[in-house]
Amino acid sequence: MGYLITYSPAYTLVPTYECFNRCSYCNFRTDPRKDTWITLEDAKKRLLALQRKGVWEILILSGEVHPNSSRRQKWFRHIYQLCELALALGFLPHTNAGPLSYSEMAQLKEVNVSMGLMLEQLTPELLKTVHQHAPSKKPEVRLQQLSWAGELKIPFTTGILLGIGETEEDWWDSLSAIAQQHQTYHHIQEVILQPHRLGSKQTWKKDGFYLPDFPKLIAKARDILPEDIAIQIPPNLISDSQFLMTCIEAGATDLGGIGVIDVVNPDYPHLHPDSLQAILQAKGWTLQPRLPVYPQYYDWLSPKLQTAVNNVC
Ligand SMILES: O=c1nc2n(C[C@H](O)[C@H](O)[C@H](O)CO)c3cc(O)ccc3cc-2c(=O)[nH]1
Ligand SMILES: C[C@H]1O[C@@H](n2cnc3c(N)ncnc32)[C@H](O)[C@@H]1O
Ligand code: MET
Ligand code: SF4
Repeated sequence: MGYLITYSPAYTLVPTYECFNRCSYCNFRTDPRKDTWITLEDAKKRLLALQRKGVWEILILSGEVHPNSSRRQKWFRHIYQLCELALALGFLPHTNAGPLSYSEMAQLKEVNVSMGLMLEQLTPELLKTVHQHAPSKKPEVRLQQLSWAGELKIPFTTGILLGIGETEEDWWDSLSAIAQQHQTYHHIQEVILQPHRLGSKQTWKKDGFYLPDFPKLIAKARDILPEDIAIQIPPNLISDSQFLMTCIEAGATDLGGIGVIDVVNPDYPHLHPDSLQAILQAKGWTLQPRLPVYPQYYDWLSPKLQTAVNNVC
């Protein structure tokens, strides 16, 4: 198993950039009603252009409409339809649209091979700072999402955001909380360790995560998290290839979704997988594409989704 590192050839579809939260590190959001939602026709055009290009995962990543808004149902339906469209065109959807109601989550399970939501950090202290205007980021809301995903048997991706004002102790608490969820439901397929890097659109102007701490954090995450959980790091946020190797040697096993642009951090484009492969191969590692659902979870999927998985590989 050593010397293998995986990634998911992915394309990100954004239903809407509008979001009622205002996380101060966000480079993605626009104000509510200030964004025109992507149409199904436009999404179809984009997806048709991606067919037979080696892309398997469609990441549906969205800004959020408030749960009590009269527009919530329309927003949710739109996301559901985008997933259906991606499936119909032969792709495998993975949705991260922020916290969902139990019923919304259960419905999206029908049209997603896996889903995701970052825990961010477990400490409520961040509600006084970067998450002051982001009710979706309440730690108890996020933990409950992890439990619901487990109850519903949804293969799940979560993770922590680093360098947003948390302490070192907070990292271990957050990772332990994720480990505990997995011990109860066995549904966490991967944990993203996401360093915050400064982007050009965010309101918060502090420096991002102190990257020299990353290998130590990865090694300890490997210790805290059960072995069957993959550890994902984003290669575009780690500029130097030597340092990327150090992070991989510290225990990272996956490089996440790789597409042309990273819609969350458009200031940090991805290298082409061929270039990444060349860098890794020179150090004796092999970069291997994977699906957005890990093999140990195939039997959690409905027959329809299992067929979709069988048809791509
Ligand atoms: O599947 C996910 N991909 C996440 N990605 C990956 C990303 O959106 C795309 O998969 C790739 O960049 C390919 O376009 C992030 C990228 C960032 O720069 C910052 C944060 C994230 C967070 C997530 C995430 O929560 N879930
Ligand atoms: C989808 C996920 O993207 C992450 N996210 C949002 N903004 C940024 C940023 N500037 N840098 C890194 N990650 C970010 C959050 O962790 C969110 O949950
Ligand atoms: C750029 S964030 C997209 C997903 C969602 N709004 C969240 O923060 O969890
Ligand atoms: S990070 Fe997600 S929840 Fe926060 S403002 Fe951006 S889109 Fe909204």
